[in-house]
Amino acid sequence: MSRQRVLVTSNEVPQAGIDLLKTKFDLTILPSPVSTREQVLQALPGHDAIYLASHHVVNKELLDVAGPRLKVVSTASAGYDHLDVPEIKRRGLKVGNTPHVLTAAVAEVAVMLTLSAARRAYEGRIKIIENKWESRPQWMLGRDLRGSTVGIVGLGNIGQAIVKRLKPFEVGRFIYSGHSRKQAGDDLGATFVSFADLLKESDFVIVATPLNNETTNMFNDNTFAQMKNTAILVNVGRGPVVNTDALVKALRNHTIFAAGLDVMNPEPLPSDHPLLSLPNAVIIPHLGSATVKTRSDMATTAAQNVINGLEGKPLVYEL
Ligand SMILES: O=CC(=O)O
Repeated sequence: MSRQRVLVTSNEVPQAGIDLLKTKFDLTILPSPVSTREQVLQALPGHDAIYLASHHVVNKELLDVAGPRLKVVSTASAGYDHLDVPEIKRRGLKVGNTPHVLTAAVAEVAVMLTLSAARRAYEGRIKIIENKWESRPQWMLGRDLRGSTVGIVGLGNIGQAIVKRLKPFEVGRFIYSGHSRKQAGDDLGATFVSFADLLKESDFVIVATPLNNETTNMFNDNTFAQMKNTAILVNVGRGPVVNTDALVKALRNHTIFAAGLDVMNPEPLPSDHPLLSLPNAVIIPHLGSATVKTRSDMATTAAQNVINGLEGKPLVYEL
């Protein structure tokens, strides 16, 4: 019997993942680091599984093009807002992602952005470059984590990992919002509050929620107006949770103090975007999981999802 065929959408998938897949299947590896949708659609027919190395949208169109042979969709990411999961499952396909293996890396980035935004790291660098270094006592003062109230929007795995990492900074109080109070929150000493109370009470608001209908544009003119004008917003979830125009306004008008962003809308952010002109916005280009080990772990997990799916076993992380 001929071997099953797996389409891999990038030629930069870490070797550990490729090696795993190669032992079992014939691979078609698209010849660019980030393939276009056209390349994917053209190559897909005749494959039993697709390994998504970046956020290709999997919808009816793609599934129709794939045809009946496709059995597994495996995304090398924790987020799956690019997948039409109900449609994939309706067609009887297995679909999996790679949570947990990137939790620590993303939480580390959240800590970095929290501190960088609070202590004006980007603005400080601009001052040096512009030859505006002053040494007066009231110059470039930031905000303390110590004694502060940190609000986590979405206390999932990543939100919990952020709380654990921020604790040694002697944070005064952790609060979180979401659907319901969680045992993990109790275990961490974090208090469940309404979203409105979180906005009102937090010195730091850290977004670690997935993107869905409920969370799209959750931060807008109205929500920024409810935050403290000393507050710092950090987003490591998904860009569209925050309305970008509203954020630009809030930062420019000092409705809030600063922001630290790993994700934003749009991505990639154009180099002339107004967000980049704001000294109180610390921005990195969606690097949450971008460490050598984490990307390798994501690749082996996504590969194992493919293997399990094609061998009729439960996926490691099944959606
Ligand atoms: O954003 C990164 C991921 O969802 O893995």
